[in-house]
Amino acid sequence: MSITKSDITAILETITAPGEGKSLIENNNVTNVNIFGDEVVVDVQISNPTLQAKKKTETEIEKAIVAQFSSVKVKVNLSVATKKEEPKANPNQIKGEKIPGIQNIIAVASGKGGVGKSTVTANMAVSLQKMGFKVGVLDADVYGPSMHIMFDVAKAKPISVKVDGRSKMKPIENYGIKLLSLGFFTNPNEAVIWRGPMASKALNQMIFDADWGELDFLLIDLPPGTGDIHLSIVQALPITGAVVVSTPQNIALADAKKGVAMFQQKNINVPVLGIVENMSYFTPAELPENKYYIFGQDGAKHLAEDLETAFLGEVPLVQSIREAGDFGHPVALQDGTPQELAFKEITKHMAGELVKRNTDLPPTEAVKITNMSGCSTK
Ligand SMILES: Nc1ncnc2c1ncn2[C@@H]1O[C@H](COP(=O)(O)OP(=O)(O)OP(=O)(O)O)[C@@H](O)[C@H]1O
Repeated sequence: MSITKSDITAILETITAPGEGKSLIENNNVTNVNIFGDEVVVDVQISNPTLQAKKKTETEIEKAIVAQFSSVKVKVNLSVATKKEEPKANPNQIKGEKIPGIQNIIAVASGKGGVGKSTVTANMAVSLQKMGFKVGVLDADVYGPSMHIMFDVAKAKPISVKVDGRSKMKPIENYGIKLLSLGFFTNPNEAVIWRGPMASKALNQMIFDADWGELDFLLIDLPPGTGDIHLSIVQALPITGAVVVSTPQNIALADAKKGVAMFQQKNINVPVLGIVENMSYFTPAELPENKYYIFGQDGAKHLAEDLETAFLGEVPLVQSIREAGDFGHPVALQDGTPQELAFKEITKHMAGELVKRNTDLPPTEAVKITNMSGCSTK
């Protein structure tokens, strides 16, 4: 039997927060709930520091969950708040400094490296551009920026322009998409180690001191993993939503879970728009009907169900996707191909999720994507 977060929340609603006279949910004691297969992890913060209160809360949570779902393992991460915590923020909140002219910032992340996060970012950007949106891409992959290669502008150097009397960095443009990448500022033959503060400073400049102009979407290609650099980016920016990319392989899915959990943490609280499964199956060009599930089948789909987030779609493992990336001409530029269609469907689905997420936002922050016909909002 599959358990959902709503099941767990309903159970936690029946448990009283120590000394508060309200339920753990009503009193905002529960900071996160995650379900990993048969393991339920509940993060809870209480204000009563006594050992007795801590033990009682832990035991009550475990007992109540196991009473309804006898086969699950329950882990309670309990902490004591030094002062009364603020109520849980609205998951649709806009954080960080608003960037004038930029309507939506989408972070593309993956737990594991090499799963195709940059490929998905580049092709999603192309699909959005083809749908008529103004799109920018920021390559924030401090470990190995590749977007400048994928957009065939590896040798370009951004110039400085004056905007309202201030010097700003002008993004490089190709295929109608504006791009800034850490790759523009490093020598391809040198290994550059972008340490946390240095990388944050460079990224801050590329975001706030750049002449992005009017954009409907700024896609940020994050580095793989869930480290400090991610925290500083996602906390400093008003990120509208995040997309997590994974292959169907267990080892990648485990890391993707961490990626989703990172965005859902209370101090980050960025809505996850959904999960994209890349390299879902291999199809040889000469046998297009044949599908070989090299990395397993439907893993990311099941993960999305478990984490109660949208499954945005799948991308097959196809030689032409790799070639197009290496060649600097993203595959979504090739009209009418199955690959173009796959990325278009994923992008439409992502935009649909974005519309849903933005429903509660104030008008100035809301997405201007009303002109997109056929966009999936189911
Ligand atoms: N669906 C696919 N079919 C074939 N090749 C793919 C596919 N997706 C990605 N690749 C190739 O796999 C390699 C890794 O992809 P990519 O650089 O997009 O991954 P990444 O997750 O961004 O990696 P990193 O961790 O280095 O940031 C690239 O050579 C890319 O062309």
